[in-house]
Amino acid sequence: MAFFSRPQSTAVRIARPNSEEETPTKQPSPRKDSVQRQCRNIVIHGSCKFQDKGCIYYHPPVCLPTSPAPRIETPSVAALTPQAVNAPVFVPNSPLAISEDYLNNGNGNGHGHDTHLEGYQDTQIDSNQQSEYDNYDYSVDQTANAMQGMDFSDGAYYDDGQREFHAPNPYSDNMMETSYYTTGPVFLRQPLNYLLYTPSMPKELIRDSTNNLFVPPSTDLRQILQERSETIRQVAPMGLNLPEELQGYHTLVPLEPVLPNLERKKFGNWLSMVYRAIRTSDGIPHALRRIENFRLTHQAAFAPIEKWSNIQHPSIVPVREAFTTRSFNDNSLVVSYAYYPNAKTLYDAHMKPKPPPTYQQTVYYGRHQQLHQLQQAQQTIPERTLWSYIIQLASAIKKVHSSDLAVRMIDVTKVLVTGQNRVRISSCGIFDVLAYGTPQQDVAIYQQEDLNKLGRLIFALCTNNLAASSQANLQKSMETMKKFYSVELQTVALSLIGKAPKTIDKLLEMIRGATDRLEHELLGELENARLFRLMCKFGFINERPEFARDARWSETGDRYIIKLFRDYVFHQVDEHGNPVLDLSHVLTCLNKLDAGTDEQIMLVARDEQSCLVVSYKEIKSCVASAFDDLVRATTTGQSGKEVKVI
Ligand SMILES: Nc1ncnc2c1ncn2[C@@H]1O[C@H](COP(=O)(O)OP(=O)(O)OP(=O)(O)O)[C@@H](O)[C@H]1O
Repeated sequence: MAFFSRPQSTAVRIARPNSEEETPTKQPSPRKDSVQRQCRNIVIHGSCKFQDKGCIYYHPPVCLPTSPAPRIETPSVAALTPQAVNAPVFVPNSPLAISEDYLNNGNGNGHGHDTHLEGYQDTQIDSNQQSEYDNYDYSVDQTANAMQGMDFSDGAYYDDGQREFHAPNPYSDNMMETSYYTTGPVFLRQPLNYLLYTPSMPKELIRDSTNNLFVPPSTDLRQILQERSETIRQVAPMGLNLPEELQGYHTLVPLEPVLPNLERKKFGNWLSMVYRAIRTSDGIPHALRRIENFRLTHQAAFAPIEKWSNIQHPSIVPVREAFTTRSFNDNSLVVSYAYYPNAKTLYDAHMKPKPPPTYQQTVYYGRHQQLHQLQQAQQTIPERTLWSYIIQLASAIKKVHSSDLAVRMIDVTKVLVTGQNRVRISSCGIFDVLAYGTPQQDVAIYQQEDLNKLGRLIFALCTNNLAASSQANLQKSMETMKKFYSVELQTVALSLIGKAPKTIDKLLEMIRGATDRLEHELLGELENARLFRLMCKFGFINERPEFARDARWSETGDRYIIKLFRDYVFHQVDEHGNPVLDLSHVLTCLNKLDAGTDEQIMLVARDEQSCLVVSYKEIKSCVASAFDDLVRATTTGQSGKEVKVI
């Protein structure tokens, strides 16, 4: 309680005058109408010692505040003029700031703070005075803000929490105590001006501007977090007729447009709606999915929810609890989930049709055709992002299947994107409750369906078409996929929608197998550059015409062994004199030469009349000195520059 108690004194207290004092304040303003000059003592000191003792100047009547104590304690009050003390309470002229509803009835529809507002009405606002305040010219400020794209006539920027003198700490256990609902002055909530956070430093000077482990670069992180925080504080528009309190949740805000029933998409066979609501016990926002007109037949239907609430996985939206309620004037089932501010569904993030370009964009892109094409190409999801989604979702499915459950809800409209490429399956568990009491198939069948749905989701994302994997569209979808995506991705998607029985382990094996194969192949090619350099050296030094008459390359010279080694590596013949083309012999010899091992080999002259026994180390030094001679002979070598070939 002490946490939120209001301070005993405030700097300026602007209170509603007592009824007896109202008469003088309603008199015509002396400042405007009186020709008599005002006493300067009043202006400078706030009072005049000679007021009733012969001072000839005008002394305006002083309206004393109900509690004089703060005026004595707080020095700033002494500098205030009586006009300032009598200044009207500021009420913004914005239509949604404080609705008539609030002012007249104290009834804030859909908000959980009506008690608080009733008190507010009684103590702070004299509705008769309000017409006076309407004359405030607020449009100047509004124009300035609208120019920055921040027209805060939007009711979303007025927050009940802001009407408190002290913002409640949502994490405190005490937040439901009465101080939370006590009245306080009106505060106008300003939208955050994100322009203030525009990075001033060029990108290249920022040390880490890439996403790291799903965390956006620090330059963007601040804005993302600010936006999330602001989203959490937005309140529902008036007139939605939402319950004020719902089984321990309050301040409900719909997370999707409220449409007439006929225009709404169904969740299975039911109409559903997602709300954000604050849980009273901890003050944390939660996502509530409500299934309308659902009658629970047995309490046992909630058993799967308990199982689901034990599943912890980074790609599954945690399930908290489920309950039924009549607060919406029907029988509703509500399942509570963790809430992720500003989460989008995969459909909204990637597939939702973009609004047509504005006139300015059309003119601009008309001039910059290439840029337009680039933008179109960017609309296809990069394969890298898709793999990231597939791996996260596969790992989530693995977790669910290993708990003997099935997800049953893998769809582009039910998978949330909650950050940079972070996906989470939402709405888990709800189907298990809805299906209670109806004939159910074996869980293995639903698990197969999960994989099938994952395949359909991949097709939909790759082709930007929800029905991409239907029989009628499959051929066309495959063609589109071939254009933009690798064979591996196509194989995974096809195998998932195929009829052959599959398991999540098989899918993970496929994904992991692809990585293993890539690594293996890379390993095989890793040394290519080294051997290629060696081959180049041989190519440069062997059989050069200018060496033909050089004694060092003749049979008695020290370079002769290079010739013989070349024959040993490449010109091997079998006992019948047939050529031997053995790549592994070549690779072994070249690797040993490159390493300069002490192993000795016997090199035989072409006429088989003589032989030499030499180590790879000796051969290596011969090759190196022959190549050095060549380098020195080049113009680049002579100019002292480094030769870059090797
Ligand atoms: N746990 C959550 N945290 C934050 N936002 C959520 C959460 N669950 C759902 N939402 C949001 O609620 C909105 C409505 O969710 P819903 O699952 O109904 O999606 P939808 O796109 O409206 O699907 P449908 O078209 O099937 O109704 C979506 O914008 C989604 O981002």
